[in-house]
Amino acid sequence: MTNSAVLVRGLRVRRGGLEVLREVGFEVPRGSVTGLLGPSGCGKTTLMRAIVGAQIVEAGEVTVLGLPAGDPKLRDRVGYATQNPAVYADLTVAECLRYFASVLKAPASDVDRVIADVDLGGQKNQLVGKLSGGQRSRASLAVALLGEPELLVLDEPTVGLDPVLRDDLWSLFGRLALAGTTLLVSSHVMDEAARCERLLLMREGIILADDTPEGLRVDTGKHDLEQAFLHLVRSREAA
Ligand SMILES: Nc1ncnc2c1ncn2[C@@H]1O[C@H](COP(=O)(O)OP(=O)(O)OP(=O)(O)O)[C@@H](O)[C@H]1O
Repeated sequence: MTNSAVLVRGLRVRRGGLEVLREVGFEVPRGSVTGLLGPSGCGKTTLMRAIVGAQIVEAGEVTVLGLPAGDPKLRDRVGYATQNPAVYADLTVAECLRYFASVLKAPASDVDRVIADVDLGGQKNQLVGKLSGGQRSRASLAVALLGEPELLVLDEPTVGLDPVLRDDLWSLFGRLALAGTTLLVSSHVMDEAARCERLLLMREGIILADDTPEGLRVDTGKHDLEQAFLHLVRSREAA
């Protein structure tokens, strides 16, 4: 049995006639925070969709917690927060979370826990439709945390948040990983890379690097992770 929460081999995906993922392969170790970083349009969302079983794939293998991606047994073991918050505008934050907790058969006590986790206590009784963009995406993140899933797949959860909230969320991700949860978190902001235990650097449908931040610094001779990423891109272009 593998110790990986996610195992991807030879994954190829086409969207709109374009090859969006090209022979992608990597593993995500259990109980870690792995960052999926790369520029807009490089294929991060497509890869996450393949992991949660929401993407038609052309070829390859995606195994999640020992089962094929999308297996019904994974439904309450994997939490997914998309970039477009999937929450109901005409419910309050608490009503919305109570609704999803009942659908997911998560304990009712989870509602207050996840509201505190994403720091929305002050907006608990506010209509979702009246939240700011950043608050709405945190409400969506709270839904993904219900039921304490073993794997969390979070698509750009910190977009639009101020530095303090971003820092709080990264601390939360670290605490969840320490407690045994596996997190795959996408971002196109390279300064978030240093908060991850492992990094998958992606560009144009290819994984350019699969390493720890330290390993990447040593390999490229660049301390700054953005510079390390640029170094990898240029070395590949020159090859
Ligand atoms: N519904 C779609 N139909 C056709 N092509 C699509 C569709 N969605 C995305 N694509 C294409 O797939 C490629 C990868 O998109 P994807 O959303 O996976 O990138 P991303 O790295 O998540 O970008 P971003 O950081 O901007 O969210 C892009 O070239 C995009 O144009």
